[in-house]
Amino acid sequence: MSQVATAKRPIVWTIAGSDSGGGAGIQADLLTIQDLGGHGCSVITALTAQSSVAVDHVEPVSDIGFIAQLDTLWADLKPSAIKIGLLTGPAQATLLADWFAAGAAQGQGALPPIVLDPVLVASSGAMLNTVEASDQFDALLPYVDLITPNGDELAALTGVVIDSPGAVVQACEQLLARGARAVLAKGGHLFVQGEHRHGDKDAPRCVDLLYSAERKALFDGPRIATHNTHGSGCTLSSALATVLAQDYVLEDALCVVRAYLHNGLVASQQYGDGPGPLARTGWPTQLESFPRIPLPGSALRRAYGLDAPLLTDRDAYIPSGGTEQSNTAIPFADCDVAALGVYPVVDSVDWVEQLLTLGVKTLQLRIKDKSADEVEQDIARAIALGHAFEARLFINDYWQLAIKHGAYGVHLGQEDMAVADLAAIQRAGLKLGLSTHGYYEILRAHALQPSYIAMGHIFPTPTKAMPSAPQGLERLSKYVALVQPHRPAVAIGGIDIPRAFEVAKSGVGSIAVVRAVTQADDIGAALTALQQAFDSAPTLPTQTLSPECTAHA
Ligand SMILES: Cc1ncc(COP(=O)(O)OP(=O)(O)O)c(N)n1
Ligand SMILES: Cc1nc(C(=O)O)sc1CCOP(=O)(O)O
Ligand SMILES: [Mg+2]
Repeated sequence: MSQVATAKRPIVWTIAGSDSGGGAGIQADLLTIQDLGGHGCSVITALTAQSSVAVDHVEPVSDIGFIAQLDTLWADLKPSAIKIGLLTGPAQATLLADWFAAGAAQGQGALPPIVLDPVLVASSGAMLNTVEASDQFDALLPYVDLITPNGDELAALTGVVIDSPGAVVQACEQLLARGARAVLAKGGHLFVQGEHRHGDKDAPRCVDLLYSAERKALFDGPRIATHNTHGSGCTLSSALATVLAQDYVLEDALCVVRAYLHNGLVASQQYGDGPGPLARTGWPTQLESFPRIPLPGSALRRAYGLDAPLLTDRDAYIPSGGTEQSNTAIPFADCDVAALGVYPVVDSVDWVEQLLTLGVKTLQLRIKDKSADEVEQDIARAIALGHAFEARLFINDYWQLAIKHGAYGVHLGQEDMAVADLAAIQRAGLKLGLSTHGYYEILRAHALQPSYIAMGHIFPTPTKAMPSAPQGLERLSKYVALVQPHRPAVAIGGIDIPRAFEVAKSGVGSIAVVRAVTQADDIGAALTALQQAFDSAPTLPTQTLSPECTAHA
């Protein structure tokens, strides 16, 4: 029998307590790790006699047994990420911190990403960790990449009364000052009657705050009306470790994890008399499950003091509320086709003219680092040519000139999004394409309802210095499935003729290319070969577009 080789799962450790009820702790972690593509290993800190209604006994493992598990695993099954859950008190936390320190001192190599869920209370309400020392995890903080307290844990760890977004930020600041690298302040239990009932008819929201010196992000979604929350903190932290083990950046991993929790809560079932566990629903694929990312300047970010008030025209445009994936932004004009096809990106009006003459129907003028005065004539001429050939010509960066000269569309990057007058582009009826480089940016772009979303860079490219890592084909397929039911998607970065077929197999409706066209010996033949890659690739169901796109196809 022939066997198809599958990619090896990354090893993920969970250092946590056993929950005999199966909904939380080690049991929930191993199910989650497996469900999201990891291979789980366990270091048990305590056994608990626990059901959905009670914790009747907590028995820490011996120090020797604890360290033996760590040593044995390290010798053979080195982790790509670690989740730390229930520790029975400061002694165990210090033991673990000392083990990390000894490994570092012996030059055993860099630790992988480590997520600490500071477990204090079970969802039944029973105390799991009865030690009241607010600094009991502090010895671990230098080794931990992210600590994930819920509101009660944040209060217990900091002494701050968590009664407002400002208090959440104050508590996070305190943890950073004590050595935490980053905090995810989970909003699952917070402000049920308060600030987070915004927009959509008072539906309660769940807003998580990611807070570190470099990172300040909010993840906003509906609060799922269920009592089946047993093990939600364990599930979140082990899911996060598993996604981080697959090399996703933290913001992207948190988007996936929030969607995973959303789906797990929605599909959860009750088994005993108390709260049931989350369902295991696999890698999330539907945009509706994912969190909404409040944009810079939005009311929610301002409530957390993350952005100063914006008092510009643009401010009125920023979506601030709404249901999980809708918002108050006015959609940008639809592209007149559902799939933009082969999409060359070039840097001169001569190139634009040559490609139009060869029959190209979607293209971009991307001139870098020149003043508006220097480029205006060329941009005006390119736009006029685009109209004459009835083509979709997008202007990169120079959105004021694109409006002034009536371009088909504008393409903007993530940084441009924060400063461009999006309302003016929308009012002028120009299409808007946005660059993204992972889940977080995709969700942020989606909130603006652009005409298309570009996803890059798929492969390494020398054309542009990229701060992010290449996404690869597997992620591209995931992003296409997420985006393309809602609006056209474009893949960009390192795509050449040999790779175009594999890229097209992801179902993406368009590939944007620079070198594949500009460095081709025979430009017409290159365009034909790229088009043929599309025509011959099997079409995946993800190419189905929503009615608002297909109406114009
Ligand atoms: C189709 C397409 N996708 C991505 C980009 C990159 O745009 P941006 O992030 O604004 O970077 P620069 O191109 O300005 O360097 C693009 N131009 N086109
Ligand atoms: C302009 C650009 N933007 C990218 C992104 O990922 O946002 S990648 C890229 C360069 C693409 O050039 P080539 O086809 O020569 O690799
Ligand atoms: Mg740009």
